[in-house]
Amino acid sequence: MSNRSIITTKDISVIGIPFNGGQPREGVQGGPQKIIEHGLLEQLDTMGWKSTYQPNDDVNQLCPVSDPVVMNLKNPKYVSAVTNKVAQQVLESARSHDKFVLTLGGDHSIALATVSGIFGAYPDACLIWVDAHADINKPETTDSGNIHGCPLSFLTGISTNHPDFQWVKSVVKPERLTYIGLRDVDDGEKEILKELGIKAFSMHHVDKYGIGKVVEMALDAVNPNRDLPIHLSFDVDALDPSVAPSTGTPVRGGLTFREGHYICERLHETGLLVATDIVEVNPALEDEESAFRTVQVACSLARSCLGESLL
Ligand SMILES: NC(=[NH2+])NCCC[C@H](N)C(=O)O
Ligand SMILES: [Mn+2]
Ligand SMILES: [Mn+2]
Repeated sequence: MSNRSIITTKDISVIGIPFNGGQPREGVQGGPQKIIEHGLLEQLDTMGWKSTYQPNDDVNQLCPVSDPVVMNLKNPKYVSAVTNKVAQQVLESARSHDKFVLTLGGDHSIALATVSGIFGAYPDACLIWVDAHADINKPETTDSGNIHGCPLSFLTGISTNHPDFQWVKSVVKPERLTYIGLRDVDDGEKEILKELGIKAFSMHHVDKYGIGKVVEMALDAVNPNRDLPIHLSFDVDALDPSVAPSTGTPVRGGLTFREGHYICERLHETGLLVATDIVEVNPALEDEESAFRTVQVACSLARSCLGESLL
């Protein structure tokens, strides 16, 4: 058990990924800008973090003129081009192990970029996926064709035959992946989780054991000696829609405000957290007050990951 942090500086690379090609709803590409306008960088500065911000405002220029469905997946060329490019950027930021990497989505297909980059820099890392959804559909199992429901099938190497995603390496071993917050998992995904033996903690487990125990069980599953780097991928739809209403695929019965923050606080406390994604904030959905609340909670989750505590 280590008691010092992997990241020993207070340097942070914040990477915006204003991207909506992994799902059909407009607006999620506006998430990063709204989070920045809300003052996230100033908040981090107040906490002593020195940040650099890469907004990636030009990713929509990678949208091809024609992007037909391939093997059930929508916009495969666009998603592939953007995530491949940003993966290099994330790897560059993470490579020296002396900076925290915070990525702001964008829809959850951007995990193809963030996980590829972070695991390129930290091959022994584990991945904690906080989400209402499992996002592990294969091209063969997806009903929607939306790639934000599929990134983990590529990243775990169970989908290898899609022509547009040959660049994605299977960097995440099933025993290094765990979930918290699941409550809307497709039948095909349930099969995949069983087959791969992935330890998943649904809202049923949160109700049964409480969030404190669930986070320890999740860490025991993927990081038993508490010595491996942690990448947290936090989809705000893991939170209850009353807490984070402005998101594209809300599902009732989610994490409370405190449960969401507790996960971030506890992972910070391990000293092992090296990267966090905050995704699926869509400020164009619901009313203005809902959008404000969702952006605000995205900022406070990020701060909790970076050491903000209640006392
Ligand atoms: N990142 C998300 N919000 N994903 C939602 C995925 C929903 C559904 N399982 C699908 O594959 O379409
Ligand atoms: Mn997701
Ligand atoms: Mn989700």
